[in-house]
Amino acid sequence: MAVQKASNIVWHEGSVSKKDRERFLGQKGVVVWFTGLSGSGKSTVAREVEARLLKLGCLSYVLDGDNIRFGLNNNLGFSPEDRAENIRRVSHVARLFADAGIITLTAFISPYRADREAARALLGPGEFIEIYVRCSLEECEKRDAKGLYKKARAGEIKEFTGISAPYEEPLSPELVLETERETPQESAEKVIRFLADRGIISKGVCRH
Ligand SMILES: Nc1ncnc2c1ncn2[C@@H]1O[C@H](COP(=O)(O)OS(=O)(=O)O)[C@@H](OP(=O)(O)O)[C@H]1O
Ligand SMILES: Nc1ncnc2c1ncn2[C@@H]1O[C@H](COP(=O)(O)OP(=O)(O)O)[C@@H](O)[C@H]1O
Repeated sequence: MAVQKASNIVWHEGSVSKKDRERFLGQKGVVVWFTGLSGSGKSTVAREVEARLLKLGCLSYVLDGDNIRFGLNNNLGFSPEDRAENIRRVSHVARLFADAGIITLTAFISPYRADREAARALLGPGEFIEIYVRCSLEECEKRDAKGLYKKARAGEIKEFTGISAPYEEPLSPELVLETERETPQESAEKVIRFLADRGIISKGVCRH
């Protein structure tokens, strides 16, 4: 866990608040945190939700594991410590996006409960929505879109989630998607309905 290294730093508040930005956009700034095994469908569903939100006039943005690891987190691997740091950085980025009023969709395996709970603790009540993208290891392995499970079984990838590294299931997620039984469209619809029911998108339609 990174500690505060800099001293003599002062937090500044602007005159425009998160509430002002939310009013401007006609939506709430939240973090929608998708978690699940590799290949469970996190990215697919997050992208589908993003596209649907755009059609409804809502601003959202997807932070995706693979993509973030090319840039901001390109110095991190897959040890428990590196995954914790990956999730710590991403959760702070997600909080900034949510503070900007954006519906922030994150798609990271985030296999450790403690890391996800630390991410939740950064947000206010109702602002962190944990979505368990549930899919059995067998099915993920069958999909193996990137061929990673095959490599992990062959011992070519160490510390692979579900094979040689743990995945701790969420204990009380806000929503569970069953991607073995649902289509990506059905899963995305469940997420949109949840956001509408919670008033995050007002009556399903945003300002723009
Ligand atoms: N060892 C190991 N374990 C798990 N996943 C691996 C590994 N090595 C590479 N990959 C690829 O990296 C993607 C997961 O990155 P994340 O940042 O989401 O992982 S984590 O949250 O820090 O655990 C994951 O992407 P998704 O399939 O989209 O989940 C894989 O493509
Ligand atoms: N209901 C579903 N939801 C999401 N993905 C699904 C579903 N059914 C099948 N798939 C397929 O499973 C794969 C999931 O890959 P991806 O979204 O990259 O997963 P992850 O981001 O969790 O690694 C895709 O090839 C997708 O087409």
